[in-house]
Amino acid sequence: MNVCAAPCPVVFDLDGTLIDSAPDIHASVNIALRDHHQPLLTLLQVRGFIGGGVEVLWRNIWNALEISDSGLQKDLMTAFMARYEDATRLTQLYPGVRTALETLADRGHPLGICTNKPLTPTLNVLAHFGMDQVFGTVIGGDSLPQKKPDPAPLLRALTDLGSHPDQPRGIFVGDSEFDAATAAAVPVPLMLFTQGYRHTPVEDLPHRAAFDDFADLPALVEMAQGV
Ligand SMILES: O=C(O)COP(=O)(O)O
Ligand SMILES: [Mg+2]
Repeated sequence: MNVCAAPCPVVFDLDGTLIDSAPDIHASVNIALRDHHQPLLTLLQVRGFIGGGVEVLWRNIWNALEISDSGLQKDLMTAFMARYEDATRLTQLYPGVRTALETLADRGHPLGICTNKPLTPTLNVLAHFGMDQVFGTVIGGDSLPQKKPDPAPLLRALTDLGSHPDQPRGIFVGDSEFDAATAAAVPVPLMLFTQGYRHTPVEDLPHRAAFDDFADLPALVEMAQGV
């Protein structure tokens, strides 16, 4: 699979990979729950529900709190989205992200985002960090009918960055089970960031390389593309 002659596209997951957004997602969830007189959740609980997008997040919350009233479910999600769309105050870039992206861009790698986070909060958080010009393509969880782990969003990101649709070339950088399954389905190599929201031990997820410090990523990318 996948050796690029030119600097190959590098596509990034967002939540738990470039940004630690769990505190903002947690706060947005709890504001919605509190406003609807429901029990609140811990950061650790909410963190464990992130990765599959907003619908998966809320399905997990409804299960955890045994909420089966569909009217209440809808109201909770609407209240959540109202705060989540612009929720950046508690979110941080992981250390070394900015420098790693600059290094990869300077080396000529086209860069993209493939996230299950909806597009509006994705674009807002990228703008918040002054990173709206860094990525050649941004695919959100609602950009296509399919979400990760379906390969379609990552394939779209790669082709937007110049990869041929019949012969996907590039590298995916992500933190979760969803990302590992997506990379394997395309297939492209996965660089697994180990400080995100994964549940599964690193050794049980298919990946080309794992890293816990973004300072190591540029060298791993060069190794993976055989340069
Ligand atoms: O918002 C989510 O649930 C997941 O987002 P991610 O795909 O960027 O990890
Ligand atoms: Mg993620």
